[in-house]
Amino acid sequence: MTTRVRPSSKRCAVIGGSGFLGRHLVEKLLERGYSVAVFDIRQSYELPGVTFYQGDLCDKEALRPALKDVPLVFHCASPAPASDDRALFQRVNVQGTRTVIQACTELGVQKLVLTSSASVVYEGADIKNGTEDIPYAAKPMDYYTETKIKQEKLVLQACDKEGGLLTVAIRPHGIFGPRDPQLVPILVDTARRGKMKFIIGDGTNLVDFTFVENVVHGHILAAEHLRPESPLCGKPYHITNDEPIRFWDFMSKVLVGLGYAAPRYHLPYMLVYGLAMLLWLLALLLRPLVAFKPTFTPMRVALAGTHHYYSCEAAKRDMGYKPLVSLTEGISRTVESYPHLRHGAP
Ligand SMILES: NC(=O)C1=CN([C@@H]2O[C@H](COP(=O)(O)OP(=O)(O)OC[C@H]3O[C@@H](n4cnc5c(N)ncnc54)[C@H](O)[C@@H]3O)[C@@H](O)[C@H]2O)C=CC1
Ligand SMILES: CC(C)CCC[C@@H](C)[C@H]1CC[C@H]2C3=C(CC[C@]12C)[C@@]1(C)CCC(=O)C[C@@H]1CC3
Repeated sequence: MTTRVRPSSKRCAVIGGSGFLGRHLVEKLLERGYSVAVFDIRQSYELPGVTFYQGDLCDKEALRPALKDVPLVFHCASPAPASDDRALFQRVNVQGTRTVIQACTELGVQKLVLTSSASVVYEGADIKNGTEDIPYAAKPMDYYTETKIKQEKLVLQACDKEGGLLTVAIRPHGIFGPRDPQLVPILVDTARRGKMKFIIGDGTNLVDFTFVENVVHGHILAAEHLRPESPLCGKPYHITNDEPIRFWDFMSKVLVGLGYAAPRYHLPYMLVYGLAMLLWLLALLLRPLVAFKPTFTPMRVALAGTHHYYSCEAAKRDMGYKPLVSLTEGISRTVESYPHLRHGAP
């Protein structure tokens, strides 16, 4: 006779735990007394209390040992948006997420918390204080977003309140903080190449940037409030800093904090967007011959020139969420954490 070990409620697994958000989540879970299994395609650090399982989440057999006897799973793995690789996004975010759900169900995992993205409803038009009932983007702006939509639907539809797997999706927006591999590094690289002199549009568009520790806080609250009778089951929740800021003020604060000049000259939004579309098409056509990745993609230009900020009232109401770190504090901690990206650093 086989007896199933009752998983300890302070055990959990983080798929994608070697990444930027994943590692911050792991560190906070350890602080809160959890023991953590990390499953990732790469191992980027070692920590007491963490067991690493290296593998591809599309491989169920590789996933099984990491999810065995674990009641709670966080899934925050994804290929980087900048890869713009449609086949990879489809394989990892869609097929891989199906595999994660199957593995969770087969192994008797009780809760699955997905890191989705607020961009699942964004298609280039202004979003002001958007709530979770905005429909998914009918025309997602890139392959990353297209597959994040499919991924979120899969996870939310898998929610089974009748004794099965419970699921919830967290939709963060513009995550920043120490060790972020994309926002600050791309910004600094663009500034070092002399391309951060211009403000796209009139510069008044408000957006959400969310400090990573607030995103982590939202994930842990969601996990702890997810119960069969709670409103969280099968629902998405925005997690933001609740302090929309002008896109170009945020960029300027980070740039100036690191010793670079703030952008000053304005360019018409539609002109830059049109150029970005042309460049994107050119890159697509030339892909078999030369691989070049434009910095100003249509998605980035749209994000830089439109309003996109979201309400986190639902998370406040249903899980008692409130940002722990203000935008000012978050920016200063982020800037201090990048001495090697400062202007003039070797
Ligand atoms: N960074 C941001 O501004 C936002 C991120 N998100 C979501 O947050 C999550 C975490 O993003 P970040 O930490 O920024 O990215 P990241 O690139 O730092 O971390 C992703 C992790 O997933 C792992 N991974 C990728 N493919 C895998 C595979 N096939 N099998 C196993 N592991 C794999 C990577 O090795 C990496 O460690 C992602 O789901 C992303 O879509 C959502 C909104 C905004
Ligand atoms: C070149 C400049 C116009 C912009 C430089 C900064 C950008 C790299 C970032 C500004 C907003 C960021 C953002 C994301 C990635 C990095 C930025 C484009 C996401 C697309 C990451 C994944 C998501 O789920 C949504 C994010 C929205 C904001």
